[in-house]
Amino acid sequence: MEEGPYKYIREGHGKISRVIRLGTRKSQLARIQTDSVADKLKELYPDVHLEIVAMSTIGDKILDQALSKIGEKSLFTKELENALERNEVDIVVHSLKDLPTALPLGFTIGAVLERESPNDAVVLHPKNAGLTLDALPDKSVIGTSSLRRAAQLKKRFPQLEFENIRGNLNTRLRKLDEKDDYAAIILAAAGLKRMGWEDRISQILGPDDCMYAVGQGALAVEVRARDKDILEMVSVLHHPDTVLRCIAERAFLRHLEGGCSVPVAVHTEVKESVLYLTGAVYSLDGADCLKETMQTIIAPNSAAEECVQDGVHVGVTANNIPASSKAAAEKLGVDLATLLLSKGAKDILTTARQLNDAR
Ligand SMILES: NCc1[nH]cc(CCC(=O)O)c1CC(=O)O
Repeated sequence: MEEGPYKYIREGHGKISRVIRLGTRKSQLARIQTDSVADKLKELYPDVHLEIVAMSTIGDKILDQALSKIGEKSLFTKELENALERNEVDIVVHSLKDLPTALPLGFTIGAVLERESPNDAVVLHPKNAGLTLDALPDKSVIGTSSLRRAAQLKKRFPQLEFENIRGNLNTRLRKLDEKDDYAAIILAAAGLKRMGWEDRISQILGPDDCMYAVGQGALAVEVRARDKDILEMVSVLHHPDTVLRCIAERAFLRHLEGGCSVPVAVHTEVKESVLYLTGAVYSLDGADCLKETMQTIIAPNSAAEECVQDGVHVGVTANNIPASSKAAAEKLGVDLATLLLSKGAKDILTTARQLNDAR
């Protein structure tokens, strides 16, 4: 990568400072998420000059197809990475869920922030206010384009029907409210909360109803791998438990060779120095399911050491998370994927992929 057009400002007294630029998609959720990271950085480093640069990505432009059909998981991330590569931005904030499990060479996740609720939520058409999925009339249509959500919910609620719904959160909520096409839609609780729409959540889906997507509810900060200053700066944002859970989840998906176009779901927990990972793969109708749980011991929660000297932040890297714990989390994900593969996960995923492509 070349040294490119970093941005600098003159601060008076001849002092010249680099402006740290945060790249974001233009959707309201992406902006809210990026603003929240900028606010945290501003609080930790009051003297740093931050600027937010918004751009639209291919994923935002193709609105008429289900994401599982377009395939590519990097749809939402590629253009932002191009901007990182050209040094036009220094930091990109993503929903971790949207980040491929293997990043292109030269990029790295500098921080994973404390996870919001990872669960999915039911948002009802206003005419159904007060109901739950159980209580909706037979053949009610539920909007979701996620193969993972549809597979699990079809199994659990066979009396309901499922149809695609696309667009960003604003669009989907508008499609729900303004038309009569859907009785309810399923969305990530985290996104709804960040948008300030928590009051639209009528039901949170627990693990027996619908396990969540790898990385759901967590924000990731992507940076250039060689940019040590920025890496150190953002690493204070790391949340140890979230990091370990997401390392395990992403290792699981990577080893399954999943991606966003397959029905794979997870559930993780950290309790008393033990990390638990439940992972599952489903056929498109949810009838075939492989689901297992494994666990590993991790080091006691070493709450982020405040690396402050004389009131100045001297930086922390992810060293507040023991390397042995990160390795154990990674191994847990790989081991669980290996177990599911030995039971036939590959066949289920291959068939699901083929059927979905043929639809
Ligand atoms: N697929 C798009 C997407 N990516 C991240 C979120 C929600 C926020 C998060 O999971 O962190 C959403 C919307 C949704 O799935 O309802």
